[in-house]
Amino acid sequence: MDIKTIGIVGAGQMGNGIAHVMSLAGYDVLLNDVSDDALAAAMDLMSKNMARQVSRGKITEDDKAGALSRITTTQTLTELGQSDLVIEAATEREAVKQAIFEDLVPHLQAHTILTSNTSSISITRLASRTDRPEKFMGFHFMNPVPVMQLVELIRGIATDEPTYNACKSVVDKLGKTAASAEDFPAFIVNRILMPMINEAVYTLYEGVGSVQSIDSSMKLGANHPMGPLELADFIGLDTCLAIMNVLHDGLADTKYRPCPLLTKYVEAGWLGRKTQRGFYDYRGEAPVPTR
Ligand SMILES: CC(=O)CC(=O)SCCNC(=O)CCNC(=O)[C@H](O)C(C)(C)COP(=O)(O)OP(=O)(O)OC[C@H]1O[C@@H](n2cnc3c(N)ncnc32)[C@H](O)[C@@H]1OP(=O)(O)O
Ligand SMILES: NC(=O)C1=CN([C@@H]2O[C@H](COP(=O)(O)OP(=O)(O)OC[C@H]3O[C@@H](n4cnc5c(N)ncnc54)[C@H](OP(=O)(O)O)[C@@H]3O)[C@@H](O)[C@H]2O)C=CC1
Repeated sequence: MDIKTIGIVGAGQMGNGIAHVMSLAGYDVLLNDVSDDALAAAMDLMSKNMARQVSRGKITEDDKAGALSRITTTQTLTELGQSDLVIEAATEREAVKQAIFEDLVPHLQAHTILTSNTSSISITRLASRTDRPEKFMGFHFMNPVPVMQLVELIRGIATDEPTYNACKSVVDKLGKTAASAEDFPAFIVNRILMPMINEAVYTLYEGVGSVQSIDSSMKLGANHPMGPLELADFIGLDTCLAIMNVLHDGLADTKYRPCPLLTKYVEAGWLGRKTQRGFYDYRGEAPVPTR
């Protein structure tokens, strides 16, 4: 199937990264969000991130101008009905995602493939509420999208081969690498990564180490590019908690229980970088640990 236009729902950190790489690869992009501010901020951030790529010789000024001109923003979800492929990248809450698909489905073309960038939620369950479970799958990018090489592709129980192959060819065109994961809670990357992050929060909660000593230990002792608490702030603590809850509920094993301290940070609205405060406070010149 020839995919030309890609609709993206949600212009947060993932939606903006996905729009960035898709437009640079030559796709026309329709970017939707409920908030006009989020759409404006996403365009601004893409322009800045592409300018940095120009300054480092990764892309040309023409590539940047062409890519930005291929992106149309809209607050009207139904305009995404013209897309050949839709990637939903809204907040990690099942009710939010279900409502988006419910509103969008009546406006789609018969051939449109629907996907979700969900970090953890059942693809089969999301697909079952649409009119096209065979044309539905998980299309899971990693953060930051322009930098990370992997895309997890997750088939729901009903996903057909043409749908999988069409999504795989988009990943190939982006120059990224696809990994196929079965549809079980949090798939591969987050099944492994998120319990590690949650354990780092328990390590903090139990006083085994401070924010700084935990992050330094994993950076210098295990060669991770970011410490687990710094990475949690980067992902978003609301997203981390949502993934742990999906693992806990879906696998019914106490080893996945979210750390109460992670819950408390989310209750405080301290969601990490996106709200300027999480395990670190980002409001000053340099990040300052909050514990
Ligand atoms: C939660 C989920 O569902 C799944 C997930 O995504 S889990 C999260 C997965 N991601 C990770 O684990 C990220 C771990 N961190 C890293 O790999 C690195 O710290 C990092 C790549 C983010 C930054 O690396 P760094 O060496 O410290 O920074 P820096 O040298 O400034 O940047 C490296 C490159 O990334 C780019 N970059 C950094 N942050 C970026 C961002 N937010 N957006 C776009 N580009 C970015 C830089 O421009 C630079 O690009 P070039 O190589 O083209 O010059
Ligand atoms: N953060 C990460 O590292 C990764 C996240 N993901 C997944 O990607 C998805 C998005 O995450 P992320 O970008 O981090 O989250 P963000 O919070 O940065 O962005 C989510 C965006 O979706 C918007 N939104 C909420 N409801 C709707 C709606 N009904 N219609 C359109 N837009 C809506 C939000 O608007 P508002 O703020 O106004 O509510 C916000 O702008 C989640 O499913 C997450 O699990 C996947 C890989 C990595």
